[in-house]
Amino acid sequence: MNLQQLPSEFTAALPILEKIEQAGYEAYFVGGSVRDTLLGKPIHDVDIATSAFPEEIKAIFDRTIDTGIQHGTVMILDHGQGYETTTFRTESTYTDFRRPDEVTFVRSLAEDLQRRDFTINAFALKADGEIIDLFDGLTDLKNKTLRAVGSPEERFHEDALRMMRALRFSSQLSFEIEPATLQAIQENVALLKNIAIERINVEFTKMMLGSAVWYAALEMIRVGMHNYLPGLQDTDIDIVGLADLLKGEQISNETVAWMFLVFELGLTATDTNGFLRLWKHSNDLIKQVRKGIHLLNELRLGEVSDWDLYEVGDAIEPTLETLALSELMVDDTALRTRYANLTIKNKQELAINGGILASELGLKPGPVFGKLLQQLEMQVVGGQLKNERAVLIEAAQKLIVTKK
Ligand SMILES: Nc1ccn([C@@H]2O[C@H](COP(=O)(O)OP(=O)(O)OP(=O)(O)O)[C@@H](O)[C@H]2O)c(=O)n1
Ligand SMILES: [Mg+2]
Repeated sequence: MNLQQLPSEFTAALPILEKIEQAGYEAYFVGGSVRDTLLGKPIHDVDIATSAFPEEIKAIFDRTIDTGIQHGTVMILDHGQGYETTTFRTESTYTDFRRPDEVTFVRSLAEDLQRRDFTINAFALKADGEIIDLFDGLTDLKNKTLRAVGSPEERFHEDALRMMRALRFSSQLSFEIEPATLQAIQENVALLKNIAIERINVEFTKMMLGSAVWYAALEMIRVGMHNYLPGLQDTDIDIVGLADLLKGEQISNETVAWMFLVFELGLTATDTNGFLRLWKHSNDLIKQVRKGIHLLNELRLGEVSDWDLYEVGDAIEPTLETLALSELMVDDTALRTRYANLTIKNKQELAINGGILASELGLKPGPVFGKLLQQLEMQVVGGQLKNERAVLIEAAQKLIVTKK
């Protein structure tokens, strides 16, 4: 098969391929960008595979960076763009199921392609537009099938993360995982224990954000993969419920994905923290999800106050999106309006602060200050007090009197 027209990302990189070829080596575009082009999807990073060894690449180009030279990867700098170029390689022995003990550089494209994960990821695209398809990936693309290259068992032993990638691609592309590949996942899923949580997190999040997440989530349960993921042991029922809610839906961002998962697992705001820490999420994501879960759990029980809404703060959007996906029959649009109409959105918008309290009331700053300000904040948010300096000073005075 020949591609008539290459996307601009490829045409921009063609001079690189040509230069490598002129030096007497082979060079191809490989990986996700070729797959996505064939699917008519936008592409991100352009990966190049070559028969030239790293030192040979460095001899051809003036400006290169050793980005992963021990794995054969050199970045070629060209007109302000960087192109990762990796020497054809085979990965001989894998004692820990995650990274090869040694990589062997080879001159053969076929050897390189045959150690790649799935047939749709094992295409090579030549500078002249020819698609090299050694494993019938084009048929799999047409049939929307995800199939391991060669023996799935071997591919998963080389890198156990590929089992998670299978679910991720099936979710992103709406591809069905072919039976032998799925069975090998089921049989080898325990190997995921060897994989760093950061890598699992990346794939899991991509799976959650795919358009067929419901399908991938059900396959995850079917093969028992959840039992090897942090905090998801024995959550079959919750995940089947989550899959059901996500039919025909696509989650818009990472925060919503994790908030929705946590909500469907039925965790408290406190347990949320521990769960997301297991997955090594950022403090920022954890904070957002906790705020949202607090409100959503309140909503599960019934009405929420303006103060509850106020406390969600900048997590309001992901929280309302999560609500819309959830089983709760609460009108998220009405809540959005209520939030928009709050008198203030944060402490800084209060018409009074510690400094003003100190000078107006002659109080010394201390713990009582915080309490006093919070009382005023709650009453302003609740609508009992107007957010005006004079009103708040008077109210503060009264609060101090009644406190005595
Ligand atoms: N565990 C892995 C990771 C990657 N690859 C190979 O390396 C390519 C590039 O990897 P990566 O960028 O991680 O995945 P992509 O398929 O490019 O997907 P994405 O669009 O998400 O980058 C893959 O297509 C595949 O050929 C592999 O065989 N096994
Ligand atoms: Mg990629």
